[in-house]
Amino acid sequence: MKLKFTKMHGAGNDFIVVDAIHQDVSLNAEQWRRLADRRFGIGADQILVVERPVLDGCDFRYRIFNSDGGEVEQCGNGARAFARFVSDKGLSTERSIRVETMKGIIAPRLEDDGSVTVDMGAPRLDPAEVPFDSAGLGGWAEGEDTTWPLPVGGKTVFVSVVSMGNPHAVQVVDDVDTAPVEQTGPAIEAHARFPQRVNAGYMQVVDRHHIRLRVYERGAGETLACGTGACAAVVAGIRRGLLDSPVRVSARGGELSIAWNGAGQPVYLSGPAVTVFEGEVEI
Ligand SMILES: N[C@H](CCC[C@H](N)C(=O)O)C(=O)O
Repeated sequence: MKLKFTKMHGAGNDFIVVDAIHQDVSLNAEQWRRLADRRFGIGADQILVVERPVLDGCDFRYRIFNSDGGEVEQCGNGARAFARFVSDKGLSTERSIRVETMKGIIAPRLEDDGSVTVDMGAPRLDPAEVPFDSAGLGGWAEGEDTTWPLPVGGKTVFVSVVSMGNPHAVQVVDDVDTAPVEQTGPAIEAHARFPQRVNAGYMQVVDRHHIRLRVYERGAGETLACGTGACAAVVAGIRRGLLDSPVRVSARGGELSIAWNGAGQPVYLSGPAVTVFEGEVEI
């Protein structure tokens, strides 16, 4: 079976994007994983699938598969690529669209400067919604936030937990370049306190409107940027009294901008969405 795809990225977080409206895209986890494999397949952090909406009032349905083949709830950098793709392919003539995901509705908007701004919806701040098992852990109140002492590799790391539809554990580090992302990222990602695993964020506060961020992503490993990770880090930083909206997020693959005005309010994610090449593959 032939599959048409477009290779894209958002600040270096790279994607295979497929139109499942005009072609049959019924693949299993092993086939998704193989497509995302950087040697045996096309190679990508995630695969983004464009479908007709199910919910009234939505323009599209947006499905996301990590490079390990698992389907997940949300992808912020992917949402920008999704909006660029449906516009470039003529699937939509609107600048702003409403897109349903596994956990909620997001609203990307194409900007005049070529960037895309996405209303990512409101963060979920109750640990049980992340989900995170905090039973018996004893968190520390920091501003409006709580940091949780997580035993990792014989040490204790202090994480904030936030859901953007997908789960995030964010810790503050002095310098992202020397942060032990490779050493502790896998242990946090698979930590038993996160029943659905978790994206592990390492945030360096540069000033109240600027952070540097690395994320060891659930189901993909460290990526050059993580959109929902940037949202979660800024939400945690604002709640801990370390940051003020808007916040510039410097990731290894590029710059993102996050704005959030407090609990119950949507998080806005802005950044690039780039098409690299188009192709067709036999699966
Ligand atoms: N690895 C994430 C999905 C992709 C998120 C990231 N690429 C983004 O831009 O938000 C998870 O399993 O929740």
